[in-house]
Formats: sequence, structure tokens, C-alpha cells
Amino acid sequence: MTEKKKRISFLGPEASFTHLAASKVFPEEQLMPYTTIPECIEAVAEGTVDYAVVPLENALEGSVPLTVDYLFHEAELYVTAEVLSPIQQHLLVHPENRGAESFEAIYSHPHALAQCHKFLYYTYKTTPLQQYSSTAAAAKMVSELPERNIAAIANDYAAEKYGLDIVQRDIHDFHFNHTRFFVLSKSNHKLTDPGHEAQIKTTLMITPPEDDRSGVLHQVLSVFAWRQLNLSKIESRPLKTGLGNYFFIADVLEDENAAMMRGAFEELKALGCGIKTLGSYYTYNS
Ligand SMILES: O=C(O)C(=O)C[C@]1(C(=O)O)C=C[C@@H](O)C=C1
Repeated sequence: MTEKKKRISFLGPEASFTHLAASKVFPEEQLMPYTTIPECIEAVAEGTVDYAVVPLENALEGSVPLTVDYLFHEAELYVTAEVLSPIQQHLLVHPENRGAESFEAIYSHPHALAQCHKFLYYTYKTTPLQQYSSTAAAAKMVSELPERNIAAIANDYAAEKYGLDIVQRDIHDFHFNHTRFFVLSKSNHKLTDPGHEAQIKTTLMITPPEDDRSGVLHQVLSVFAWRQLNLSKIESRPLKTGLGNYFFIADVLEDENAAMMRGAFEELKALGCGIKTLGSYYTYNS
């Protein structure tokens, strides 16, 4: 009997960076493109798919606020793996517009446009930049509109998939361009592949107590520090309850079930903090 394929939502269409990340973790499963990050996350929250793959953070541009905020405010989901992918951005045109010196507009995902800011500023200073739902969606649109002299910023695979010419390669401003993706599920478990890094990570969302006493952040950090729990990231995001109200998203290099972690959760609660764990997971490198 053949096993039923798992269904995976990703920010599409085919050839987006998220699609490449999803293919790394799920080479044999049924990958289903969605147009927005909330749609991908809702699909797994509602049970339409088994997993969602969404971008979380870029090395040049920082967090993807939509993903972080949706996980805090809207969805009860867990991270089962993260994928780290190198990101190389290229300028693509329809073959019929090969050789054009200027463009009516350049389309891409806002993160991709921002990653190429210096290149765009110095080379296409007067060209309007148009935000699109993903790099691959921009490439697909350019491929469908040869009559318009427009360009897209996307990857090699998008150029190949949508039959576009690469006008300029590697236009991202900094060489070390990587994006981190989360693989989300309704149940708290870990995905592993034979090549995973031994390092485990837990992502926590911590809400400080409402009394706004001084030194709260220091107290929160001490909970981890004296237990020698290494934080690889801490970032504040607005609670959306008023100016100056924040929650913290923290990545700890330890399993959430480790004794020291359970102790840390208890101490944070005793300090009056709200704590939500997104689970512990391994890293896939693509
Ligand atoms: O547009 C895509 O191809 C995506 O997968 C989205 C996204 C992002 O949200 O940051 C993913 C990786 C790159 O950093 C650029 C765009």
C-alpha cells in the first residue's frame, strides 16, 4: 500500500525561495503554493495541510514581521524544523525585452527589493520599484507580459521555470545573504534529516509583566544567563496594545524538555512573564 503524501503549504508560486526551502525538507511530498504568508499559516492551522513553510528572517533585512506577529497573535502552531538558505538575487527580463537599457518598472518581493537597494539605487535610480507577493510571482508576471518592458528580481530557478533572461546576476548588496524559514505544524514534534546539525534550538515568545517595573529585561536575561542557556537571538515586537508595550522572541540553544529549560520556564512565570514555546527543532541547510 502506498503511503498518502503529506500536504505542505508554501509562499508560492513555484520557484520562490520558500518553495526551494520546502523542497529541501519535503522532496517527495505534495507542495501547495499560496499567495500570502497568512494564507500558508491558516492552511496548517485549519488542517488543510500538514505543514507550512514560511520565511522568518533574512540576514540583511531582519525579521519578517508578518510571520513573527502571526505566530504570536493569531495561530497556535509549533516549529518542527528551520531551513537556512543562501539567497542570490538576479535581475530578470522577458527574452523579447533582452537588451533594454531601462525599464518601465522593477517588480519583486519587498525583502528582495530591499536586499538589492544599493544596486537599484546606483543602476536604476529613476525606475519605479513595485512590490509583489513573492520573487517568483514577479518573475511569472514578467513572463506573461512581454509587451511591457518590465523586470523582476528573483532566483536562477525562477529564470529557468518562467523562461526569462538573466540581465544581471548577484545583485544583492551583501555577499552573506541568507534567509531562515520555519516549518510549522499543529503538533509539537521535531523533523530530522540525516544531515541535520546536532545543535537544537527552541523558540520562545516572552511577554513581560504588565507592571512595567524597572530591570525586567535584565531579570529575563538572567534567567537564561545563570543556567548557561545560550540565546542565539532576542528581538522585541509590539504587543499591539499601546506604544511601549512589547513581547520578546528568543531563540535558545537547548531542548525545551531539558531540566534547565523547565527551570527557566518556572522562573519566568514566577517573575510574572507570559511564556509561549514554539517548540524545539533542528536546522536543515539548503
Ligand atoms: O519571494 C520569495 O521568493 C520568498 O520566498 C519570500 C522571501 C522573504 O520573505 O524574505 C524569502 C527569501 C528572500 O529573502 C526573499 C523573499
